[in-house]
Amino acid sequence: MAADQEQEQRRRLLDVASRFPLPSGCRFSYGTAGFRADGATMAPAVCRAGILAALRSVKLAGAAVGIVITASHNPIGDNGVKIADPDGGMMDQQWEPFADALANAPDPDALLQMVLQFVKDEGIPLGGHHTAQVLLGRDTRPTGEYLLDAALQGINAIVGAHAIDMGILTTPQLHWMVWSKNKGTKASESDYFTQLINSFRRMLELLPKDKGGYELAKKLIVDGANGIGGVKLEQMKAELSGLDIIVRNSGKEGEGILNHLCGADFVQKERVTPHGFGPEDVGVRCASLDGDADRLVYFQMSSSSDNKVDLVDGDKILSLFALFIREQLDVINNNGSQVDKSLPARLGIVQTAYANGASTQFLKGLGLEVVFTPTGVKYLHKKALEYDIGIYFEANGHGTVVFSEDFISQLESLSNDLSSQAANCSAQYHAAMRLMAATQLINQAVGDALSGLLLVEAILQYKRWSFQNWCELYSDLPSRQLKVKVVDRSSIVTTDAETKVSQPSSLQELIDKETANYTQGRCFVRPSGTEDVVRVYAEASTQVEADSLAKSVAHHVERLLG
Ligand SMILES: CC(=O)N[C@H]1[C@@H](OP(=O)(O)O)O[C@H](CO)[C@@H](O)[C@@H]1O
Ligand SMILES: [Mg+2]
Repeated sequence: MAADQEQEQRRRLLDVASRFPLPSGCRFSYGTAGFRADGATMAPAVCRAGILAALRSVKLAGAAVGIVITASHNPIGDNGVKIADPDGGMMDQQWEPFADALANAPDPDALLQMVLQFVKDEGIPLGGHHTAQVLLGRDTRPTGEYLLDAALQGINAIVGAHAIDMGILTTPQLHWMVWSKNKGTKASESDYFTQLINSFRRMLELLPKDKGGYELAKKLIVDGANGIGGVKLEQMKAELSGLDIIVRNSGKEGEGILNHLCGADFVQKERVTPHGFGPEDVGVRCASLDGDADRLVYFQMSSSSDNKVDLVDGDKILSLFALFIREQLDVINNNGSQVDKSLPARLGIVQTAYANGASTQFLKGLGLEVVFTPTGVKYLHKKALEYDIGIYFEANGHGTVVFSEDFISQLESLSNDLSSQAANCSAQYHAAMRLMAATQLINQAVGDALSGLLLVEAILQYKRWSFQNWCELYSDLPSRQLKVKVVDRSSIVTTDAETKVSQPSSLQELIDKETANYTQGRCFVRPSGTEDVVRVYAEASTQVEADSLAKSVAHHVERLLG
């Protein structure tokens, strides 16, 4: 870097750091999904995330990097920031220690030295020909605009960096935009809508015509968590043929508070209807998004006498996707085809320890390969990329299906071969086209409630399944999740994809001892990466037993660490 440019770079960093001093006693940690805290305290961390995102883009030869300002399903007063890598996925974990250090740099000088050292260690060509590009998106939280400004100031502190504010978006929209931009394909919000609407229409055009039987009701009520997902769905729904979508908790003025008594996290954890639903909705298929629309669950009220729901969580959405994809592959590969071509595909299912044990058993029973990672999409997505087709979901409803480039090009070539022959009305051709449409419909960058919802709807129509058919795929084992406040949650260290505690070792012995008392008992504890709590998860053959197992283990955690 030329001397005058270097001077300018130093000046800008010192300047921005002094504008956003770190309040004393504040400590940020990148966690499961970026930095999260009370929105009013987040500006220093968001500004520094801006610096980091710009550096990441320079390092990667000017490829677009993303910043999302959101705290997802957390209360409206919270906010957060996370960085998307050029492939649209979460930021490479190797940069997380630097993200932590930068966010906690105590003063401007320390921050400057830290950046200069990191730039040197990583060989980041500051001031070279690469400029940085950072796309920004935020959700509907009141602190969003203020934090956007902090992020912009951080980005602009890197010489040559260029920030593009994409506006108020769902988290997956921003990830999709980053992914598309770096692929050189159209990346605006209207391109996103067009891709979803067109691929959903294609899925419906490919429905088998002669199946008869159950016809899925068009009516679908969607709980938008009073967040951004409902707003976007309202924009898109008129163009979704074959569906009559009603959005509740839509985020409109006066309808309710973001994530308060509504949204996917609430419905999945409480198993009751969200705010705004009542006895008139009994028997209607309903879906629930979280505040930034990267989680999706389905539910239905079966009785008007209480507000309990039958829940279809991420595990069952995953199972539906797996069944559909496997079916298409089977048709393509085993169908005594007219074209002597097959489509070899390694299909992998990725879950976390929170997946209901009944779902894992169901998937394994289908002969599918099921693997586990620690909690957090950053782990699941990465693992899913190891397969030709990787399907991953967290039980809470965050997940997607990723197709390898190699698989997509083989699928394209197979479809071309089949379409140019008399085979183009064959079952094999239709299965290939359905898979092709699915690769377009389901977000390849990250879990996306809107694209996931459309794929679910298309598959239910394809299979001629009611909500009840889907729900009854298998019965969830009763489970219970508890949170325990302890002095220092980081004193718990886990292993084996978080299913075992390695420290303190006495805790694992106690968990094993308790679990042995229950039929089909399973229990694990781990420190949350987004909240200052230890989470306890327990499963057993009855709800009373699951509750009791969770409670006794929570008690041990409190006693040992409280
Ligand atoms: C049990 C649970 O639901 N944990 C959630 C939660 O992480 P924790 O590290 O458990 O706080 O938030 C993450 C980000 O949204 C999500 O990926 C994860 O699944
Ligand atoms: Mg979310």
